[in-house]
Amino acid sequence: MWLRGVRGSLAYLKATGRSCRPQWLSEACFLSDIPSKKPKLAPLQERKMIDRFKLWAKGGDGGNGCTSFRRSRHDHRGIPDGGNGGRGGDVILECSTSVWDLSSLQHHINAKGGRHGAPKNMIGSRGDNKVVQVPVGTVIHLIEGEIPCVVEKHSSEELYPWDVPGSLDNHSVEPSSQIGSVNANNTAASNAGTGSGIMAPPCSKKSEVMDEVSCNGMENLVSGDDLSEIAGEIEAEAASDIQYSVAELTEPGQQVIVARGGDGGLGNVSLSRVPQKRVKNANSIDNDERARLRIGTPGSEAVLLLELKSIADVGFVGMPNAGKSTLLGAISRARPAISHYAFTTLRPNLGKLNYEDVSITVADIPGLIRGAHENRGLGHAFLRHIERTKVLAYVLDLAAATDGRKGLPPWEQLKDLVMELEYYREGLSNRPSLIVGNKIDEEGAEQAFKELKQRVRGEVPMYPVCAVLGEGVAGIKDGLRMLVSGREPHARLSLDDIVVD
Ligand SMILES: Nc1nc2c(ncn2[C@@H]2O[C@H](COP(=O)(O)OP(=O)(O)OP(=O)(O)O)[C@@H](O)[C@H]2O)c(=O)[nH]1
Repeated sequence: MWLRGVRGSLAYLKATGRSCRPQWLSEACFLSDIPSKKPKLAPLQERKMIDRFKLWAKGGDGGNGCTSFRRSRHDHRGIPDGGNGGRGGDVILECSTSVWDLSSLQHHINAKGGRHGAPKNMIGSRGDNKVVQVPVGTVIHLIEGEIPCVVEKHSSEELYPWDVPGSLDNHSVEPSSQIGSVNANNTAASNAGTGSGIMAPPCSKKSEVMDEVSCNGMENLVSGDDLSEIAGEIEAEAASDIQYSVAELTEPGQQVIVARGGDGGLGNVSLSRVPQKRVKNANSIDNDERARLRIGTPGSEAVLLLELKSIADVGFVGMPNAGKSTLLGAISRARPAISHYAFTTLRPNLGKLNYEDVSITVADIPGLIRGAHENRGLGHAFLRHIERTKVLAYVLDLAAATDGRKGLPPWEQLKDLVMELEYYREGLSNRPSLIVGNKIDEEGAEQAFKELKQRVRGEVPMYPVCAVLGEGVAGIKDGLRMLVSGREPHARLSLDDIVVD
């Protein structure tokens, strides 16, 4: 009744356009110096991309089984009717296009525990899974804990609807027949021994891990040979902690369980039905054993390092101060930090180019210098972001060596950039490319651009631009679109095409 009254008043206020805020409160807010509440997150363009993240995940604990007896006037001893505890929820990482970096994650993620069993053979409900969305291109490295496994969307097994979670029979006969569509190969081994979900010691060899995960249907696995390579990409201190590189999420919707929920404990109904093959004589289970089986097992824990290899359509590659961020701002609505000193960009910035029918993502990769592949400058941490780009745009500073400046002429910048990419990974520069000659407004830049055209052979398109004033950027937008669409054959840049003194 009261609620109906409040609802009615709110509807009236809404209809008449009046505010339900008291007058004094509105005035106080108006007069106050305190700024009105800001949105929690800054707009996308103002945020720095978080591309590496340490995560502690814990599955929910299993609920305890219940000990209860249904007694009647004629049966004083009673019949056991205590239900099993529910399974704890899993922590699941889901690949999604709705997040673009790892900044929205929390370091500690816990799934819900299962509910305890209850009398009248009532099974405790399963703890809720915690599903965390990660961007496309996330690589999962295991630092500590159990090996993650993939979630299969379609179970190959016919599930028997009356299978009781946590009962000994289920585990001993068919571990994957637990309620839910999660393939439980990882826990199969662990459950088989005790039937109560006590985890087996984790595998100790890389190959063992990869085999086990591939059994689970993971398609985009990082192959054993790649492991050391990938570990080498990660900064030294983090790499030393990494046990395994487990998986790479590249398809939206892919899910990986990183921490499993514990199994529910057994109620006394299930305990009274312990099969003979497990325990020679059911009556021989002593009280300690009973108590142990009754208690739900704790959820597994894992410490992971998530690493993002961004998937952008276009990567801007250039020396520090070449004007990459300025150009990104000129062609898209991104507003990256711009300054006249080198290494203003410390993490890749992403921008979106919107066309009538499509949109293209552009990543501004922090400045590369000679020796970047050996970790000079900002190091090779950002070179991995280039791996997934379809198209490369080399941004060159046409004025770096003009007017007495001590920088490298544009053709040398270009050669260095291509060489750094190739040193990092052979073939990395072998993709459709274009060249942007920036700062054409500067003294001597036009002459430098003419010479650049003579020194770079082949068909790679070149655009002279002034990114600060936005001159010539329309041509780049068209050029990028053509290259990304891949409709026409595109020239690629090779080291032999660049002539330097
Ligand atoms: N004259 C002139 N200056 C430019 C132009 N584009 C960029 N600049 C200047 O060049 C400097 C560097 O620009 P940024 O966009 O920060 O360069 P960056 O390549 O992103 O640099 P890092 O962050 O070090 O990688 C800034 O002072 C810009 O104002 C241009 O077309 N003409």
